[in-house]
Amino acid sequence: MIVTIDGVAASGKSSVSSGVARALGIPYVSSGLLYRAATLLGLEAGVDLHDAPALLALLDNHAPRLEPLAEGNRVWSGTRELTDALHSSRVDAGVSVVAVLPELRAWVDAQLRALPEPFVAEGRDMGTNVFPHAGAKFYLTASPRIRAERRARERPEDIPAIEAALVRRDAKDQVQSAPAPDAQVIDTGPLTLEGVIGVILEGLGEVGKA
Ligand SMILES: Nc1ncnc2c1ncn2[C@@H]1O[C@H](COP(=O)(O)OP(=O)(O)OP(=O)(O)O)[C@@H](O)[C@H]1O
Ligand SMILES: Nc1ccn([C@@H]2O[C@H](COP(=O)(O)O)[C@@H](O)[C@H]2O)c(=O)n1
Repeated sequence: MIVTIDGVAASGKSSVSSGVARALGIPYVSSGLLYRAATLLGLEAGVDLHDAPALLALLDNHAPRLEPLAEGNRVWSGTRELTDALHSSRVDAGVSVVAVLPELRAWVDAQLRALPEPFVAEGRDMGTNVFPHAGAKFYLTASPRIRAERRARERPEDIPAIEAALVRRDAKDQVQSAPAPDAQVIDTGPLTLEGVIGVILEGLGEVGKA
């Protein structure tokens, strides 16, 4: 069984997926972390982020590996842990450039499709492109201001700057970010984290009964 949780930037995908995965006793996988790892390696190597062959060569050399722990995914390159470096504003600003490259999307998709079921998959196109046959699909939204207020608790920038960066990233990610027609769309704005997890677990109960 695969459950997909897609949504816009900072809509709560990772936190919600972790909670749902823990409740179900299965792993979750964050596809965004793989795009972020490719971006970080490109930035560190001084590679042009539009240059797909150069990025793929870096991925070949550094072989970033996703560790899909339910309490929080981690990413490794050999013995070096990349996880903490993947959520900087520099990576946020560059990742959408990398994510539009078809070669990079194919690389991420291949990593994800090689994983053994069951799992919760979160990202932008999990329910549409990568796992269209998933057993249950969800899509998270919230207003840019609410998302920025939440993110401001984790970042040094102020709320208007965070909001502007989120809106820019949403626009750049728009092509791959449409909800699947069969996804349940959840506005997380009025809900707590536990509330969103509860709505999804309830939705999964309904899927089980169908
Ligand atoms: N319903 C909610 N109520 C309050 N805070 C929330 C809720 N959902 C998520 N958060 C908080 O919002 C922040 C962003 O959540 P999270 O990192 O899970 O989003 P994301 O969609 O995975 O982000 P990104 O797209 O940047 O990877 C976190 O601090 C998280 O704890
Ligand atoms: N399925 C996906 C997942 C992510 N992306 C791109 O990666 C960026 C970071 O993802 P987060 O989930 O950590 O926000 C995101 O902004 C997209 O550019 C994607 O294209 N498809």
